[in-house]
Amino acid sequence: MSAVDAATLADRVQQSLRQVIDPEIRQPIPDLDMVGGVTVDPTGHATVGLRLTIVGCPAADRIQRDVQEATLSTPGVTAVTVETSVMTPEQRHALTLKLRGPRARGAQFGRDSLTRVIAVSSGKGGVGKSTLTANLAVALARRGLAVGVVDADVHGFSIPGILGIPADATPTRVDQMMLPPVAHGVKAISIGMFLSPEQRGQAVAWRGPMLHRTVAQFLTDVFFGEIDVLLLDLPPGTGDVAISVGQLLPHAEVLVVTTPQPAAAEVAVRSGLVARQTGQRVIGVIENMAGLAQPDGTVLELFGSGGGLETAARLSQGQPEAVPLLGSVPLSVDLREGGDRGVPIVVARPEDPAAVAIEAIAARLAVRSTSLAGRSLPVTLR
Ligand SMILES: Nc1ncnc2c1ncn2[C@@H]1O[C@H](COP(=O)(O)OP(=O)(O)OP(=O)(O)O)[C@@H](O)[C@H]1O
Repeated sequence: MSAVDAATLADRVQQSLRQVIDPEIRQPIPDLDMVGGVTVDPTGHATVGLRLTIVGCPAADRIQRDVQEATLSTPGVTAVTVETSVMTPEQRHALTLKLRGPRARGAQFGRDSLTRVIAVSSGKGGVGKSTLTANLAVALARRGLAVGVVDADVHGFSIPGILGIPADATPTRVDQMMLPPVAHGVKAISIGMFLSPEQRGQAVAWRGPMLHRTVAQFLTDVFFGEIDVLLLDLPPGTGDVAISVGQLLPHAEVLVVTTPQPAAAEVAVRSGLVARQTGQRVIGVIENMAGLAQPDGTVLELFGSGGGLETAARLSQGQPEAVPLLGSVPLSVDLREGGDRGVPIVVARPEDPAAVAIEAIAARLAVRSTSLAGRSLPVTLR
């Protein structure tokens, strides 16, 4: 092989390496300056320098394997050696600056961001808010959107479990930046990931300022990249986190989850009203745990009926635009089991009526997420 051929082959290997996507950052590794160099000797043996972001990178084995496969898939390459090293602090710093782009730290979801932020709230606990947030996130990701979830439910941080993220998973840290674990195509960060195993087993008693700082840190230091939608799982009720989110993300939209019990509507409405007081817009109500169809054709309405419509009607009062009931998700054993197993029902059993209802809600949300109508876009005046 001539020297020119070897150089051309090395270029081709570089091209092939574009197929290798960092599983946490979700960008091709050459764009992340993770490829140190490529040489090919006259026998077609390629040597690839791979720079991992940190020591003990959890994705190291997978990236090395992908690099080997991509290199060997290049016609003309007969063998490969991957020389793995770790970025220097300077290289890591340069990477974080590159990933953050021109945006200042702290402005990840500011007013000029095109990410749609949707906070999911409920009046009381146990209505299925986390289950719906996780399933909606996966359903939106399966529709091709880039989706992130922030589990800000300090008392019931259940999002990782529902998405099948191991209880001891922690975000990878690169410099000041944290890379959230990815499951079912969704980037997820949870308060539970910052607690010690002992703390996880206890009730978390945090004061307002601590909660505020933690949510603020999620929004600044966690690298979500250019995502289309960020879903926030709020704690039930109208407490400190809801108010913090209102302050930190005043342009967030709010979904209110309630059960079909008309009596539950009152507390559900209250959570919507608090969001509105902080300037957020209530975009819809989701009724969960609605009637379950029985084999004999009857419908078991364990929690009554009408709560979703009632909540939507009350939140619509005095508003220029009615707040719609976006959908009614029936009781479903498979929905609960999917959450317990870490395989959301929209993946595990998409034909289940609960999954169908969640898909329909995701479809309604996705249509609006691609529209910029009514959004204020960043404009620079010279
Ligand atoms: N439609 C449904 N059918 C059957 N079980 C459901 C349904 N929705 C949720 N569940 C189950 O109800 C329980 C409570 O759900 P989840 O944790 O999502 O509620 P939550 O509103 O987020 O509660 P909290 O905010 O108090 O943590 C879970 O076991 C979940 O699997």
